[in-house]
Amino acid sequence: MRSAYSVETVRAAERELMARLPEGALMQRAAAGLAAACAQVLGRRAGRVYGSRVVLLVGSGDNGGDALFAGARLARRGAGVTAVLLSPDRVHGGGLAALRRAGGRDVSVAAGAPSGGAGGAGGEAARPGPVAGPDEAARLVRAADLVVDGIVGIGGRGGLREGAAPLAELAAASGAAVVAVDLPSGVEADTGEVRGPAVRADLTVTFGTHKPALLVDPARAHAGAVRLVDIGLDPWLPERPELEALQHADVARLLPRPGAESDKYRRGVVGIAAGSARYPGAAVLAVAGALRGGAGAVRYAGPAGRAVLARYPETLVSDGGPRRAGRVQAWVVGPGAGDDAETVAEVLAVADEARVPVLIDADGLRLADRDAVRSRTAPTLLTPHAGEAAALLGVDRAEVEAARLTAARELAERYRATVLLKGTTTLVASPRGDVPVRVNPTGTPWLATAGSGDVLSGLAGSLLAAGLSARDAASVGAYVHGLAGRRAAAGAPAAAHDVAEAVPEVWRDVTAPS
Ligand SMILES: NC(=O)C1=CN([C@@H]2O[C@H](COP(=O)(O)OP(=O)(O)OC[C@H]3O[C@@H](n4cnc5c(N)ncnc54)[C@H](OP(=O)(O)O)[C@@H]3O)[C@@H](O)[C@H]2O)[C@@H](O)CC1
Ligand SMILES: Nc1ncnc2c1ncn2[C@@H]1O[C@H](COP(=O)(O)OP(=O)(O)O)[C@@H](O)[C@H]1O
Ligand SMILES: [K+]
Repeated sequence: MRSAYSVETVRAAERELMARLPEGALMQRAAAGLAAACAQVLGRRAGRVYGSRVVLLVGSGDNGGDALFAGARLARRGAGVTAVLLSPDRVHGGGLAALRRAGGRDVSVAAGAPSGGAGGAGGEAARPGPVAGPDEAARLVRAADLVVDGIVGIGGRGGLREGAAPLAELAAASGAAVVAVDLPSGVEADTGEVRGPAVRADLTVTFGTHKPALLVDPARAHAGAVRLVDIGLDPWLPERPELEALQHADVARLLPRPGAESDKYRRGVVGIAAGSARYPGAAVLAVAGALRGGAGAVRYAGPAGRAVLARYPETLVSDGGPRRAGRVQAWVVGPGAGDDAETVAEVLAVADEARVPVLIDADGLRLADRDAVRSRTAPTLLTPHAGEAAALLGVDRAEVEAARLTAARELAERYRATVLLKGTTTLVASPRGDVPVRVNPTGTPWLATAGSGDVLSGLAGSLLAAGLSARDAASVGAYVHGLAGRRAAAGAPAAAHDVAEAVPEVWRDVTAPS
């Protein structure tokens, strides 16, 4: 399991750890890891560290201190290191002194000359270096092999400020590699929101633990690859993180496996109420997902029975609607439902009577009565994409995409349901506020193809029927679906039915002993 902790939790853990270490030791651990990562990047880009050109963008806090100490290490290995001080009067004094001792230089980009000695944090005071105008700073960035973003880390609030934003843009546009220290500056660490200009990094070197912004878009897209440097924080972090991402081993443990005693009913039966005369394909695709999700049988109740049977003769098709479909352990309703509110209401009623979980997707999200959903006693799983989530919340789609974590949590609370919010970062929020939100690490934009969501609802519904909790069914379903999307596409467009067909191979991979 990969975890991400909020800034408040990270700070509390750091306080505990720092109290047990000599002053500055933690920053040295961070800087050592950062310098090693930068040296690797330089090795790949410039062929070597010696003689390469490194520019440090240095803000007023400890994030800038990390960059300066790492810069000092690179300078000792022969790199030409220049620190561009964005707040020269509050720069980390110890870090600046270390850089200078190692032969690095520094320039200050203040509108006016710096006032007094540079000696913000870090004890040692140092006289400020020469002042560089914006043009000189831009020239340095353009000529760099590597730009290190030490503008701001977990202490950041809001987007980049004046002065830093143009340099970050130049860095992104230049041929230089950009390495962000702890977080790409300008993103909101706890939410993954990006409300103003922010650094775009090729690599983010983060310390102690992941922060939510490194796992959730749009911030995640600014981070590039992420490397975690161990600074000894783990013993001081609480058991419950803010976010967690399942890994292969977690999914392997959760995937259902038939035992010697199993029969098709004991493995769980999933009911699919999907499709309409206009959208029969949604029914076929949801069934395609369901057949590969571990349930022992798939019942289909709806108007697309003929199309379903033509493709999947193993489906138990009923013409009499959900009430007459026979017993199931979970229902999926909504894909391709059009305006059939009656079927959605019937599934909710039948599932309430039988006390079985319901997954509501697509049109079903619009058609389901909110109070009927809120008052359910068995689990409910809602699987909206950003547009559907926006409609349920009464906000613009762009707002959901900008604040995915907030939207998923809010929906889970309003509907008292588990919510799987699909898209660039798929999130699973639980109606219980006391468990971490799950984030799916396997997604791929190749999945953005018509009908792939229908496959996911069938797959996750099948996992529900096989006995997984709504939270596990959603996160395991998204994980397997993401990998199936990757496998089906393998660099070329794939259709939704290809994604369903790739599920068994992915399942075998995930459960194969390593
Ligand atoms: N603690 C530890 O044990 C360890 C911490 N470590 C490192 O320390 C980092 C945290 O350091 P930190 O607390 O000094 O905060 P930091 O992120 O440098 O920013 C605060 C400064 O930025 C400013 N500022 C705010 N917003 C801004 C913006 N949008 N644009 C520009 N400036 C902005 C703000 O100024 P103000 O708002 O007061 O004007 C304030 O002066 C952490 O991410 C990690 O890298 C590692 O060494 C490992 C050990
Ligand atoms: N940019 C993206 N990156 C990763 N996954 C994506 C992206 N866009 C869409 N997806 C995934 O593709 C699937 C599309 O589902 P959905 O929007 O419901 O499509 P449909 O209704 O056509 O079936 C979801 O699993 C979603 O998470
Ligand atoms: K940073």
